[in-house]
Amino acid sequence: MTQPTDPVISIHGLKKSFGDLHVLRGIDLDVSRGENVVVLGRSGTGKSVLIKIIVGLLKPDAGSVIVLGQDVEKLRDQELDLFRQKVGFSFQSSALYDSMSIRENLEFPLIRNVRDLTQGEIDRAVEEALDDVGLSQTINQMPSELSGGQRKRIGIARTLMLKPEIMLYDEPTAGLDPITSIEINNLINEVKERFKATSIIITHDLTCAKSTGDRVAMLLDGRFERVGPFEEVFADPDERIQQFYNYKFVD
Ligand SMILES: Nc1ncnc2c1ncn2[C@@H]1O[C@H](COP(=O)(O)OP(=O)(O)OP(=O)(O)O)[C@@H](O)[C@H]1O
Repeated sequence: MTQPTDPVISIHGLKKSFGDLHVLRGIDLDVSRGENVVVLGRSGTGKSVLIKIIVGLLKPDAGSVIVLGQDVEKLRDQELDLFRQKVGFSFQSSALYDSMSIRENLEFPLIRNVRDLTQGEIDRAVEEALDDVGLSQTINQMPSELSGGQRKRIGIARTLMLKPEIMLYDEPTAGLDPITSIEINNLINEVKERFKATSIIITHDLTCAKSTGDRVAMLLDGRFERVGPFEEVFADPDERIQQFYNYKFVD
């Protein structure tokens, strides 16, 4: 297999267990600059654990995780803070602050992380971010007044406020109807084009995987058993992969 050029995320021999539960058993993955890689896997296979290790929220038991040229495990305090500004994490729950307006939610990462900005600069950044996700009209609303899809978009806009080099999306379409899901998939692709961001997208939504992934990485039994373009991975006759692809409705 050809190696991706200029990897911004480079993971090798990564292992993580919780007691007797061996979740990640030897993960290898290189993600190139500007690439969207989708991590697919059934519930409980360790997708969120992997993302948490990439941002330094969990420590691996073995292996190396090099992100933007830095060994994540060795980052401390201020280095870790700076690193996390470059790596945006879009949570499954959107993670908006319910007591803050949309404007305040978007201002928050800037006020917390960037010094010496004028109110005018902050206002412009908020307006631009809302425009990016097509929700300018919600600026003075509260999160509870928005739909699930709108909250997801605002969550993504908030992550984009710090112009991260890497975006990590945890189940971006979970709980959304198919049409709203397509809008979120389009937004993920726009973020790639406009911000030249490198992204990892965790999902079990095959439509999301197909439309946003330059490559998909199939997590099976703690390893990436197949990594490649969507069609290539799902052309594999392996029963576990076909089972994932051909899941049936149960009535
Ligand atoms: N801090 C922790 N302590 C103990 N076990 C954990 C911890 N974090 C995760 N696990 C376990 O690791 C396994 C993988 O969890 P993870 O959340 O990564 O799954 P997932 O693939 O993201 O699932 P889903 O698609 O349902 O979100 C689960 O069995 C979970 O219970």
